[in-house]
Amino acid sequence: QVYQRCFSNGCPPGMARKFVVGGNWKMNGNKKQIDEILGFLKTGPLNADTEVIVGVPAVYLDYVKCNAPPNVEVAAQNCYKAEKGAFTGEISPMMLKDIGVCWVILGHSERRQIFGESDELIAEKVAFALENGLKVIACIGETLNEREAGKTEEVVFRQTQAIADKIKDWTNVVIAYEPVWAIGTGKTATPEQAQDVHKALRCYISEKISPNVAESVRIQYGGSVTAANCKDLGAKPDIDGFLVGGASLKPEFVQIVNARQ
Ligand SMILES: O=C(CO)COP(=O)(O)O
Repeated sequence: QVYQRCFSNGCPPGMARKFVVGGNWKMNGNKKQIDEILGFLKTGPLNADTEVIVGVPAVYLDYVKCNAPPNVEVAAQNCYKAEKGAFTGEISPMMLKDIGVCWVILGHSERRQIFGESDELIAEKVAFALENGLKVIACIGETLNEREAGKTEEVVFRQTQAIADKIKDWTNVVIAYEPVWAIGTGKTATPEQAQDVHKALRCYISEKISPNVAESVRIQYGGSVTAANCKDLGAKPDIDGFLVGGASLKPEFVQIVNARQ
């Protein structure tokens, strides 16, 4: 609760942070479907004040990088914390840079829950990706049990602190707050619920990392974002964009990109 109050002497100017919308395709798409997605991204029009990033399955990264319009950036959905070597199935930040991919999504709840990635491994991957010149969308978020137990802030602060322990410069980090209970369920957090967590997180960052980072770091909301709910969510001062799953595969993604218009 204390974190809800700590900006009472002046909230950070949220509107100064560039809105950033990511589409996380997860393990979806084939060349035909990707051509359709690239088609609606090209047609847009996409708000020039919004940064747009698509998170693409590894096998299609090069194809999307070569065929996406110039106003759409490309992200991998994961990468490992080593340059090269005996890590079957993994890809490195260097490989991503080699094909011109500048972003990576790390710590998604599906990586945490299905593939058992720990706070520490995720933090190490974030640090290694940043050290090697990638920009990172770092995902955090509580499960339904954790929310119902009143542990939302404890969990997202712990996940953020794990990263803070390993990195110094937050310039190239976007945080994605994705409550696990809202992912793929159609149950969006209300704009107020999301805003409360974003604000609490920004206050935590201000206290534990620095006021400058708190003011400048962009915090996306993710979890059942659609064309229908994006405007209300995007109107909140501490919501600086979205990380979109299912709806990023559909033409309505353009409306979500344009939520602040
Ligand atoms: O996990 C998500 C984005 O990373 C959210 O997925 P949905 O938008 O399908 O709920």
